[in-house]
Amino acid sequence: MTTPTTTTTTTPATAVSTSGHDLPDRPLRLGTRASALATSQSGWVADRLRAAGVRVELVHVRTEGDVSRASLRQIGGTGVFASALRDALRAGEVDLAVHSLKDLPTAAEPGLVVAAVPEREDPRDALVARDGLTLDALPRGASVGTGSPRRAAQLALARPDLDVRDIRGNVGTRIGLVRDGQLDAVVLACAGLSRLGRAGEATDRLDPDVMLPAAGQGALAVECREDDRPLARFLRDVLEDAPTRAAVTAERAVLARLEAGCTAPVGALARAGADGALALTAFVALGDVPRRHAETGSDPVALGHEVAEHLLSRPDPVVGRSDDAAAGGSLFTGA
Ligand SMILES: NCc1[nH]cc(CCC(=O)O)c1CC(=O)O
Repeated sequence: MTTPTTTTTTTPATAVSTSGHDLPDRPLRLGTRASALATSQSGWVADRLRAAGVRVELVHVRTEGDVSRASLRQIGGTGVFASALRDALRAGEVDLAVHSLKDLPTAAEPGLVVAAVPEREDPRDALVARDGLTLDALPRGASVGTGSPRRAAQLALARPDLDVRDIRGNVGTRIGLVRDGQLDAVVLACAGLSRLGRAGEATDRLDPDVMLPAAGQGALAVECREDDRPLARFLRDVLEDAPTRAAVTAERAVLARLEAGCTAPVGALARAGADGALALTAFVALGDVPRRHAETGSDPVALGHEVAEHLLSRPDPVVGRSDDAAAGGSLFTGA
């Protein structure tokens, strides 16, 4: 007769109690894409969780967005980055996943919950240009790379003279196009640059009056299974930042409402105002007509829907930079 050897491990019978959270006594498995950006933000979350007293191991998950060179639209939009991670979560292969919030579809994912939205990085877009140039200082006709219709539409308004080129690739690849002289500049998220330790390469940080970021840009979403209540509570208690959650909820509500009817480029940015109210500004280019609208409110979802409805029904047209506007007027009638 043999005694099962598996019972001889010294695992304590009780679960780890980390400041009152009953988590299983094994490392948390954090699913991440293998890209430099994904591992950087997953590593940041893992470090925060470790500082709170738990063990965490990173599990690399390959997504179609990493493998395919086809355009994002061809392979199913931004959700391609999230779907493989979500499959791994649902299958129980990992316990939590970290996403760039702006890459998450707005639809709720059955069985999963965004347990925490940590404090946001700089939400703005950045220009990485040759010779330290800012957007205003780029010479007439300069070539600027972006694969984002949102960035392209707003660049065309701010600087109609620019030659906007459609580009693909990760942050390093895109900056490389400037370094090797193929482009004068590229537009990238400030947050991505700083997560890669490359914030110093930004030559301009674009004012949201000129370039509204994508909904959720600069923020992370930490997701787990909805029925994993102790973990969801732990993630919220350790990582959640309420002001960021409110802001990105409002921004994503705009996106959700506008997406219902179109695939137009959308920008949205909410910030806490003086009295705790949210100030939300959104941009959409419907057909060839760019529109922008700002409102304040206290309920993030209601505010987002209100701004979206306004854009759809009573748009404030955006005035592009004509020669008069360039002489000092606001770029936008509504802002
Ligand atoms: N589209 C890819 C992507 N997803 C998240 C970021 C940057 C980090 C963030 O916005 O949170 C980037 C790169 C970029 O847009 O420059």
